[in-house]
Amino acid sequence: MEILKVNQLTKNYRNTQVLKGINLTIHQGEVFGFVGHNGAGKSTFIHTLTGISVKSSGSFDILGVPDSQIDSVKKSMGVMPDISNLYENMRGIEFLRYMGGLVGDHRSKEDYESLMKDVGLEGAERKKIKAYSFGMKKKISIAQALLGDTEIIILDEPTSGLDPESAIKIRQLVTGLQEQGKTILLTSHNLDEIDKISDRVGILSDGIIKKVGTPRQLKEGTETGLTIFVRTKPMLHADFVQELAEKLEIDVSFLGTKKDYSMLHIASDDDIPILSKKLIDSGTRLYEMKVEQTSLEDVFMNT
Ligand SMILES: Nc1ncnc2c1ncn2[C@@H]1O[C@H](COP(=O)(O)OP(=O)(O)OP(=O)(O)O)[C@@H](O)[C@H]1O
Repeated sequence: MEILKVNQLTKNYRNTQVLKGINLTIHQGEVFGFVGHNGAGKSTFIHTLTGISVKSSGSFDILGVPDSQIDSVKKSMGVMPDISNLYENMRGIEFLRYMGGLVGDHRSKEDYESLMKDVGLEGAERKKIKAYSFGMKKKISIAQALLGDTEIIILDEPTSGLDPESAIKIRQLVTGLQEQGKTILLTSHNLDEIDKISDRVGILSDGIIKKVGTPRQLKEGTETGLTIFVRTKPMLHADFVQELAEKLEIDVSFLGTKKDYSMLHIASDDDIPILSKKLIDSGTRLYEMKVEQTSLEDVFMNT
């Protein structure tokens, strides 16, 4: 079942077009990870879907309801608020009970405590939000998104600023929500995290979704071949690699550098012995050559 269907959605701020025609379908029970560089428009997209901002053109349906009637589906979406929108003078549990009341979530005190425990706020129930750390505020925002037992949960950078243990807890929480049949749209700059928990990933760039697919599809890419990491002295550079490719008549290209390694793309592992021999013959000192599976980070960097 389609939970969200977005068609040619655009959003302008004054003269700047931030979203230039987003097309996307998200299905029930999916965890969809949305990535993009700072300022790419991820939050703008979320704000447009949730009615915080008004679209410029295009359309979207949520649970089959057109965006013109967005108010009627808002109760089906749990949205993590920006931490600057929390009521700082309230105590944690008091805030959740208040916000829960607004969305008809009248659970017991024990159930609110359990929700706070789920996000890692055990022991902070009676502390005022203004005394919470940044990470604790993030956690209570996530808890707010879980109020109302909604079908769709939208989390904008839920784990940014969280310590590793807390981030793991939130990822487990997301997986648990998916097991309950919820559909989750989340953004993150942590590409390993996106890789681990998303069923599908969309890469937003230049105002459109440039790539979309399962992490595996994206990593396998449309390209065939291998990425190899080569540690040499001196380090390899683009012109040198291009020269080698022409001389050897093999399909090798320079992708960039990562720490002490040069990253190369080669068409076939049959080219590895040819390339390594030529490197040594050319006087380059070759310390290491390893084949590495493309990561989502590599896909992102090449989008
Ligand atoms: N209310 C606004 N008025 C004017 N411009 C805005 C507004 N909100 C966002 N923008 C601009 O829209 C662009 C996209 O911002 P947005 O916050 O959606 O990006 P993002 O992908 O979520 O970035 P980040 O990863 O840094 O959170 C930026 O250039 C930003 O300056």
